[in-house]
Amino acid sequence: MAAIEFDRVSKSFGQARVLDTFSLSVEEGSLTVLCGPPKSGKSVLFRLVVGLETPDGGTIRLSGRDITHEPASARNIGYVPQSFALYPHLTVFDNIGYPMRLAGAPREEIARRVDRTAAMLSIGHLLRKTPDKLSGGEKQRVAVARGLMKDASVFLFDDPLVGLDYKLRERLMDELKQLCETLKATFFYATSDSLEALTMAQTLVVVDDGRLVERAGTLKLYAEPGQVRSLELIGFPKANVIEGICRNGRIEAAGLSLPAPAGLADGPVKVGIRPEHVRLGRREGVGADARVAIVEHLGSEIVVYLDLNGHPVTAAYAAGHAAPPEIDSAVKIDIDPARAMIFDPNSGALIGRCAAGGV
Ligand SMILES: Nc1ncnc2c1ncn2[C@@H]1O[C@H](COP(=O)(O)OP(=O)(O)OP(=O)(O)O)[C@@H](O)[C@H]1O
Repeated sequence: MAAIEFDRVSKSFGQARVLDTFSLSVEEGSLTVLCGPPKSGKSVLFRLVVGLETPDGGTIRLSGRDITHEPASARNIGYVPQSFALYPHLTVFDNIGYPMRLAGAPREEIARRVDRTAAMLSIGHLLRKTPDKLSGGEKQRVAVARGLMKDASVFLFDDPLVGLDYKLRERLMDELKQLCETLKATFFYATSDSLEALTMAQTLVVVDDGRLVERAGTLKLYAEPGQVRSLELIGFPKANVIEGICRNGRIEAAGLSLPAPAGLADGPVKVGIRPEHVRLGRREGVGADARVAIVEHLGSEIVVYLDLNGHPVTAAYAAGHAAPPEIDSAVKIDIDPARAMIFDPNSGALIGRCAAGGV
């Protein structure tokens, strides 16, 4: 059974429609990550689940129970909001234990749970401190711990690691993944950072402008997105999407010429290529002419931003394999047709790959 179900949920604020007939099932016991650009409706979706907002239409179910109009207090969901506030006058212990104290739990029970949760998040040594003595990362852990204090089977995390440096985020991501397994709970996690989404998720849900774009297993969604918008939103550096045209079995796009997927009718298409699949000047005379605009050295990876006949194209490859090209130099780029994905320009749906037979 689905832990959380959105069935054609809509929500507007004044004239602005923030969620539009949004339907999604979040599997019980899964770590599902909702990823979308800022203002795509992620926080509103979470606020609807915990009961801080009411939808204008549609139904929300928790383990099959219709909770659409149930009061927030009856829902029993663990929640770490995006902008959390710790009580400055309370110790870390009292901040974490606050939801249980509010629910009238006995002191010993609170102490047992706070100690256990603090140990899980490696903040046991901070329990007597007040928030003003904590670093940003420590405060975030305390907020996560407080969200975990509910005796719930569903936990929502709204961008809980935003603003932290990458090392700390990596560590907390690992800890949260482990916690999801330990607690055997459903974790529904929102982020606008696609690397964080790829690192965390078992199931990835892409949302854009209040609409569900795609829901799929993480590896599948990266390797074979069903929608061009998923390709654009998931992955770093950002994937290349070039307008092209199919004519007589070939696709021409910004000077590239690729064999069309079998049976594709003539007409406009979108060509999607991940940066790691753009080959840079490997074979003499093969490929399209491009000019190097920017070269970024990211340690283990080199990212080259190119101008391909007026179209921006990004290439990424492992450092150490070849000397990076000079800025403003002319290079040849070519694409393995089996790596190029062809999308319908109107629906955005994947049509197939450029090798014979399609996907
Ligand atoms: N209470 C409200 N009143 C009016 N507009 C709102 C309200 N809450 C959210 N919105 C609007 O709804 C849209 C979606 O906001 P939401 O906070 O859900 O986005 P988000 O995807 O969580 O973004 P971010 O990644 O920046 O947190 C935004 O345009 C926001 O301004």
